[in-house]
Amino acid sequence: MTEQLLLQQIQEIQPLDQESMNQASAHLDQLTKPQGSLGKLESLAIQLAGITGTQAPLLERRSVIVMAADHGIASEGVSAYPAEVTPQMLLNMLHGGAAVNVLARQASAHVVCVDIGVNADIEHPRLHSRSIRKGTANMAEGPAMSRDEAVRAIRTGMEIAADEVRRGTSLFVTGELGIGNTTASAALISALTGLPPARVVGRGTGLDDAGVHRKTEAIRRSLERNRCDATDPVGVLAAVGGLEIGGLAGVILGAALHQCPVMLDGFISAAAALLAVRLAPACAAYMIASHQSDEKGHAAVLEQLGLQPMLQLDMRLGEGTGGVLALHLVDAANRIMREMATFASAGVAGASGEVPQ
Ligand SMILES: Cc1cc2ncn([C@H]3O[C@H](COP(=O)(O)O)[C@@H](O)[C@H]3O)c2cc1C
Ligand SMILES: O=C(O)c1cccnc1
Repeated sequence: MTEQLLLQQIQEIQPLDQESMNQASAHLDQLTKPQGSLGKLESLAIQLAGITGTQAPLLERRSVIVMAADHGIASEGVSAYPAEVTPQMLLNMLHGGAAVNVLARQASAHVVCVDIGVNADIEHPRLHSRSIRKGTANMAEGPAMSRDEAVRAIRTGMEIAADEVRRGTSLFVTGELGIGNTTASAALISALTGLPPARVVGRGTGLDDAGVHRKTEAIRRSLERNRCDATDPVGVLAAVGGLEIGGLAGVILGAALHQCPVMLDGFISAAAALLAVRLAPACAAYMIASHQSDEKGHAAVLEQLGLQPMLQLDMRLGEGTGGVLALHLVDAANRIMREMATFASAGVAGASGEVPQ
């Protein structure tokens, strides 16, 4: 698929079904509670109805798509951990031992691991081997990847989403692995929004102040070296992005094309979401922000996306961990829609003082 075809395809993302949202909203107002008192659970229920065209959709198969890739910029000492951790953690995840596996089991979600650019040869029966290249180049010295590779990363995410929809997935969670990816995310966010690097750079895996300074300078050099054009999101991804960031943007676009909600995880997922929105603004309506990460800059990106996080747990891990935790809230919103009594059925007086018929 060429870049032009990809861009054409994603313009077909549909707006939400207003009629279903009106019905969901009217139903919520009939339930035995003061109007609006369930807060964000109510807006979530309305959004889910608008996305799926169904009140209280079942959303039985939920898949966390974990895109894994390495980053050339890691050689600049921008992470507290060595690059070897990416393949090591990917194997750990394939064996079910990562935090996201544990939290996904609790939320009955399915973890799909994708090697979209890890700098190692990993084989595992459950691994989706879709490697585009073995990690990006060092963006402080030149573009992270070619334009063609950036397009392929996005397309790979869209294909994975489509495959998962065929397997019955009706809700997506974004997840990732990649030492150095908070640096690539911060650079991409800075390039797309014009926010200065210092506003969006955080400690990642736990850098000290000197490390944060090094990371900020590496991003400054990368932006200077690559001279990105914010109106060309694919060009920005190629210059200062990451393969997993492109892949996740593709997952988000693919989910929206198939009218599935997509639960965003933390900082890297937000960078991918920003990229997706710049490519196809209509996909924003399909996004749910699971949590606000402790990574500095996450709040600023969520604001740019117009999203309010459901949870604030001081988490800063990625993998999809916040995303799967927030699935419990999706289930809560659906239960409210299905199981709560109405004023009429329970014989409770409404604000008017009358029990509705
Ligand atoms: C053991 C371990 C498990 C992780 N799981 C997610 N990340 C997270 O941290 C990395 C990004 O942070 P930075 O940009 O500072 O390298 C990514 O792998 C991300 O998924 C992990 C990091 C480590 C060390
Ligand atoms: O918020 C995140 O997604 C995050 C923060 C630090 C490290 N890895 C991921």
